[in-house]
Amino acid sequence: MSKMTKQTTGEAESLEQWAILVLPWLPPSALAAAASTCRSLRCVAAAVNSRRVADAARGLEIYPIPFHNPTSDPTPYSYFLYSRFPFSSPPPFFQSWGGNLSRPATNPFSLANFISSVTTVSFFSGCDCVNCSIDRGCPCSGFDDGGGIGVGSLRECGVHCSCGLECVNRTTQRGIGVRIKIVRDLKKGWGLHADQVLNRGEFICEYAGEFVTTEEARRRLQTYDELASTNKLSPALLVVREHLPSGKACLRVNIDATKIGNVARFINHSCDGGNLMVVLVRISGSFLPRLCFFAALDISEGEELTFSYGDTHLRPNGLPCFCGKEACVGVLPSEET
Ligand SMILES: C[S@@+](CC[C@H](N)C(=O)[O-])C[C@H]1O[C@@H](n2cnc3c(N)ncnc32)[C@H](O)[C@@H]1O
Repeated sequence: MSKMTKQTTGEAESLEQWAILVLPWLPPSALAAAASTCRSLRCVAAAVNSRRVADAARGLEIYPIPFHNPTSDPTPYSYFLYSRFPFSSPPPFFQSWGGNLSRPATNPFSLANFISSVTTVSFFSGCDCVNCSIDRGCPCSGFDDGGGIGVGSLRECGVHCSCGLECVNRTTQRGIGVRIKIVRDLKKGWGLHADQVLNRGEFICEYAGEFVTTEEARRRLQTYDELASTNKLSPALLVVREHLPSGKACLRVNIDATKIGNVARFINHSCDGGNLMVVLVRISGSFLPRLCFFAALDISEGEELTFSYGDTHLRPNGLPCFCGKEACVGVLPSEET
């Protein structure tokens, strides 16, 4: 081998080693730009992309959550950072994804961090039962299905309780324990689907994202509405209201998964209420409730998972709804900002 060829091979190898470390940190547009520069980067970028397609959850959930695109439309999904749990403070802005790493042991936006943040009510003392359940009188447990009209509510054990993560009263705290996938539809974009049979009442996933104040939610919704109408963004800011029994007041929870969240951000709307039940979960000792999805019906493998985004406020610039249900009103519900 000539001196010149040896030098070129060495340079290509170091470029590849550098690319293996750096490319997994790039968002899709920057990754595509890097891939277009030379053959070495194109090969590394292709490997990063195939790992991304194989698992939207970046190795942070129990099972991989793959993307499937049976359509001819190559539009990618809106880029976002992955967090298994909701958070209330500004998070880091970068996350490696699609690298050659083994499954990460910890989530940068972890539940432990979340619970020990300002949202924890420190004077609360948890339960000290051995087998926690409503039947055995655990003070932390309780379920109300919301009467089939509003959101349901569930109480679970928390950080100050003597039980561990394996406790039966912590169903929503162990991450996504069922197989799901993200499938492209020509009209609705990406949507979340069951990848196994799901039984009525089974926990599917939480809606993870950033807790924002109502004022901030209104500000963001206005911007998102403008961008969504030009197809530049797929907004995922969910507003849920829990009405008090008097009906006079309500608790409003705003979670924004547009830039950081989990796969719940892919759940599409259905005018008939869909097959998911929204439940506000209160963990003992935590101030803010968490928003979780349970199967409202028995769901077959491959079926799309949907819920109702809320009451429809008919607006001249409302986005068209393609839920395809008999009850479809033709327009997606939109939050009054
Ligand atoms: C939370 S995102 C859901 C995931 C989204 N489909 C995607 O590709 O990222 C909400 C957006 O999905 C689309 N969407 C959800 N449900 C829909 C429906 N029933 N009909 C049409 N578009 C829908 C709208 O563009 C909406 O702004």
